[in-house]
Amino acid sequence: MARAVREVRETNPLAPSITNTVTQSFVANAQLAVGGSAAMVYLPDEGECVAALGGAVYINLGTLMPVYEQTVPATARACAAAATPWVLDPVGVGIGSLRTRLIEAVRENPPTILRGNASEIIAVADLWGLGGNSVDGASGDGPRGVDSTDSVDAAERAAVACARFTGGAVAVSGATDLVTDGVQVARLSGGSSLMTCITGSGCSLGGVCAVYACVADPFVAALTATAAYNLAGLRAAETCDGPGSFQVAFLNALYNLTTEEVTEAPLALTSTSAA
Ligand SMILES: Nc1ncnc2c1ncn2[C@@H]1O[C@H](COP(=O)(O)OP(=O)(O)OP(=O)(O)O)[C@@H](O)[C@H]1O
Ligand SMILES: Cc1ncsc1CCO
Ligand SMILES: [Mg+2]
Repeated sequence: MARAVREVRETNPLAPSITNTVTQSFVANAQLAVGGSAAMVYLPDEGECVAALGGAVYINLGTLMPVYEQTVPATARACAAAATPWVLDPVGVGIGSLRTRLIEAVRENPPTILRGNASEIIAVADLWGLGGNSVDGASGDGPRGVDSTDSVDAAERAAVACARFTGGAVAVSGATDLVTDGVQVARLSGGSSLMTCITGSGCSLGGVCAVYACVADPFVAALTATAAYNLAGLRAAETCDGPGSFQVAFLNALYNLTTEEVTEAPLALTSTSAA
């Protein structure tokens, strides 16, 4: 994790995004704050082009347009062909049929990191037929719009099943985050409830996962991004008086984190035996 933080700051890697129109600038600013570089694209040939550049690509399904029916599968295919890592945030899975079709379509070229809130990860495991959704305590309601109706613990089996299927990492966000590579499960605490009062803390976390995936393996990249977010959230909450100033303080905190702070972030590791 220390190496990932340092290498991103030293090399300014480009992690291009196909991402929603609500939080695009927050995603780009967070990527820049940790030392990465951002570029947002929409069209199929743009997705294929950025996949071939190397680095890592971020795909977020938050606000779909018809062209994404081509862009998303073409980019996933191009990432697989170029061995470029990519991060999927399945925002709002369950709203309309295109999101469902896209998640089903990328099953054949799956993401290196799957990142979402608990209900989204449970829904993806279900759509991929991984049987990880029948978990203790899962609401069975699916996401409420873009927000979770499930606890992070309820998504553990779904997350492990998805990670085993993709061979990469899965990051589930919430009050305590869970990151798994299908073998180990890490729980990371910190952050702030104010992160749920601004839009895009999850989206930008996905973009930052992609930045770290430019220089580190998927599990380390997801852990590093998650640890950085928890610390920056904690710190920002100390210095603000509401969501508006929190967003500004959060970007500043992300920018000012030291390597040591990220690597000393509270992280509890266990091995999976179930699933
Ligand atoms: N109650 C909480 N306390 C502390 N941190 C939280 C809490 N809820 C979420 N977070 C943090 O907020 C960030 C985003 O997580 P969240 O689950 O809200 O994502 P999301 O639902 O995908 O967000 P969005 O779609 O609005 O971008 C993560 O870094 C997570 O650790
Ligand atoms: C609010 C919202 N709607 C579609 S994408 C998005 C950003 C948070 O996921
Ligand atoms: Mg989200």
